[in-house]
Amino acid sequence: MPSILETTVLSYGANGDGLVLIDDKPAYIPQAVPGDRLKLRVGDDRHIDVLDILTPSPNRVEPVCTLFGTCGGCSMQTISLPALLEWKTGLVQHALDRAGFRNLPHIEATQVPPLSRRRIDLAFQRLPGRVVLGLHRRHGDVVDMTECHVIDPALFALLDPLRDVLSSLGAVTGGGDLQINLYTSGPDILISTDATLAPTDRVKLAAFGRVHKIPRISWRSKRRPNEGYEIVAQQGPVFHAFGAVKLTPPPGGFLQASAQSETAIADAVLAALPALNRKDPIVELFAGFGTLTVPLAQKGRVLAYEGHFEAIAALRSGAVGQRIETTHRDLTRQPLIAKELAKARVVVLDPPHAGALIQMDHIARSNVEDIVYISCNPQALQKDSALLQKAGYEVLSISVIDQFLWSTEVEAVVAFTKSRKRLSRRQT
Ligand SMILES: C[S@@+](CC[C@H](N)C(=O)[O-])C[C@H]1O[C@@H](n2cnc3c(N)ncnc32)[C@H](O)[C@@H]1O
Repeated sequence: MPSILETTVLSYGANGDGLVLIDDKPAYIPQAVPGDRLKLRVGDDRHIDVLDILTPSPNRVEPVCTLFGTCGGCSMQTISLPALLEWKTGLVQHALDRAGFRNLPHIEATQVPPLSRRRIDLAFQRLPGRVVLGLHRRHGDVVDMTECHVIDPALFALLDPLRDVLSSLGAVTGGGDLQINLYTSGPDILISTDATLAPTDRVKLAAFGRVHKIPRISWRSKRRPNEGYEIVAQQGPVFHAFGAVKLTPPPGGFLQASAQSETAIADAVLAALPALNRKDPIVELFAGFGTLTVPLAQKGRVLAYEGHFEAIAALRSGAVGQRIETTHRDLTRQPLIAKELAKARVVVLDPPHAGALIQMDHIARSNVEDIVYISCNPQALQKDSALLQKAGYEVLSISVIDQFLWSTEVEAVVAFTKSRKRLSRRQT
């Protein structure tokens, strides 16, 4: 027999659903906000329906987007942005706490504005008579992105024309993916389809690029992504500027999600460095095509390592004349060992979502005094930094950057040190 009950949402689970206790067992309710008093119907199979929000949490707000709840992009639009930032800050704090660190310093937290996202990964699907283009609904098909409060309006304006051109392509037989990076030179588009592009498809994409002033459109097989990409249409130079340094990133290159977060992350990294002479070696791991490498080179001599060949090649050719040495290296298969790390005055690492456990093990065994870790995943931060904690490092500073608004994702820049002198000046 289903039961009706009233309960209060206690907190969020890791995936942003509200946690309640039913018969002392945890259950998670999408869109519920900690502090909400809810009336629920609980089925025999423990399926839960929210019948009413009896008293909304003080942090509850109306979702800004009419696609909220359908589109898989934003799961956290029922909580105010300041409260969301506080929750994300707590995730980072909790991760470091669970890694064993005590007496954590004050956390600096910033949030990017809406409509600032300049990197999007979308999916498309051919339906009778049209193509839908957007994000997958949670565990489901593609939801047409007819509204978005996250992405840069320049990217949103391309979506309708993209639907038209995709629906005209013979290669779009079923579903596919689309990645757009808004580089300094303009939008850079990478399309993946199951079928190979026909010659007429290439003509259509070139015309699309000319009309919409897209410097480069590339294509790769969705079935064989490891075969790389081909440039289908190029109207002009492709470049991205880090200050005065201009580089030519590869299609699909890693770009920080917004210009504001790129600046906030780079500023936090620079502020976390120890005092350096311009010749001091900075070992930078997971450098991408140079978001942090270029600013770091203003402070010391950067030895940058990256596993994506084309990204590091772009950095190498764009950073000529800077104090930057580049190495293509897979840091999971061939991590830098303690002996190699000994040359570093400081190690800066910005690993992918899974973290860098293997590499971190070697860092923890090295004699490097200062480590700056850029994290996009608190769980990985916890595992990786636990190795530093065991090796005697302490947390010197923490910056949290919310660059994926209305999602559970959170970025953090954490400085670890063994230097008693630096720790004595730590802000608490
Ligand atoms: C979070 S991105 C950071 C890139 C850069 N620091 C930035 O801010 O633009 C992580 C980078 O790690 C690289 N990467 C992923 N796995 C790797 C591995 N096993 N070895 C070396 N680099 C890897 C990716 O290609 C990507 O450039």
